[in-house]
Amino acid sequence: MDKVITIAMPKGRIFEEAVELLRKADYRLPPEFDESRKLIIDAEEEGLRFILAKPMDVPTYVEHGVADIGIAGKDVLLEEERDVYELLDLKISACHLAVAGLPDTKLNDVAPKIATKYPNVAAAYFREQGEQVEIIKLNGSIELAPLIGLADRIVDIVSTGRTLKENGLVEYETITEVTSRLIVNPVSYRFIDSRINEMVSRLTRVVSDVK
Ligand SMILES: Nc1ncnc2c1ncn2[C@@H]1O[C@H](COP(=O)(O)OP(=O)(O)OP(=O)(O)O)[C@@H](O)[C@H]1O
Ligand SMILES: O=P(O)(O)OC[C@H]1O[C@H](OP(=O)(O)OP(=O)(O)O)[C@H](O)[C@@H]1O
Repeated sequence: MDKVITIAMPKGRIFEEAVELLRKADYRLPPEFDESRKLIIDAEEEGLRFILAKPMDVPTYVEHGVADIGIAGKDVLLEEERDVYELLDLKISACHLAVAGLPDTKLNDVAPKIATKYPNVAAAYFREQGEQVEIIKLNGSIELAPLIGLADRIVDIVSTGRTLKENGLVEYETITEVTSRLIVNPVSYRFIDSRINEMVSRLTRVVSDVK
């Protein structure tokens, strides 16, 4: 019997699209995927074990080797900079990372404040722009920050643009496009490369069909 491959799956937004993609690639996933609060789900006939993690934590599980494979947004990979290989763009959960703020406002000359869930991405971006900023880490409802005077700009995910619009904010710059990626632990890749490569090729075949 082959070793069971462990896959870290993000809960939340990405989950449903990732499950759909795996099923399209003919992986038979048990009914627990559709209605369950279990955090570990075995797909025994496939020799796969899924662990359901917070999206931001997926690269951590993969780097530490407790998951061989993971599915993570490019935003998370850029923020976390974990030691993992990125094997495939799954082209799901598309959105982008952007700088936004109140309309018609200029950045202060002296250390403008940037609120974000992505402190490393934001710091790197403003460093590249040659701007000295103060980063304020928040964990959600980032759009609040400029509205209540906590920050001059935010760095956050934009998908439909509805949250910005309904809160009277505008996008100033796009930092990068974001989709979900298949990532792998480097040691796992060395030892079980054929099964991982088979998964990559099965997923590659269905990626372009899925919107
Ligand atoms: N509109 C969106 N808002 C946030 N993330 C999105 C959006 N569209 C796609 N994504 C992708 O989904 C991932 C986040 O999923 P989700 O919102 O479920 O997690 P989270 O915000 O980190 O979790 P939580 O809100 O529980 O802390 C992001 O890392 C990104 O790659
Ligand atoms: O462009 P839109 O389609 O409106 O999507 C973008 C919004 O969705 C995400 O928030 P989320 O719902 O995850 O809430 P939180 O991060 O504030 O917890 C993101 O942080 C934006 O606020």
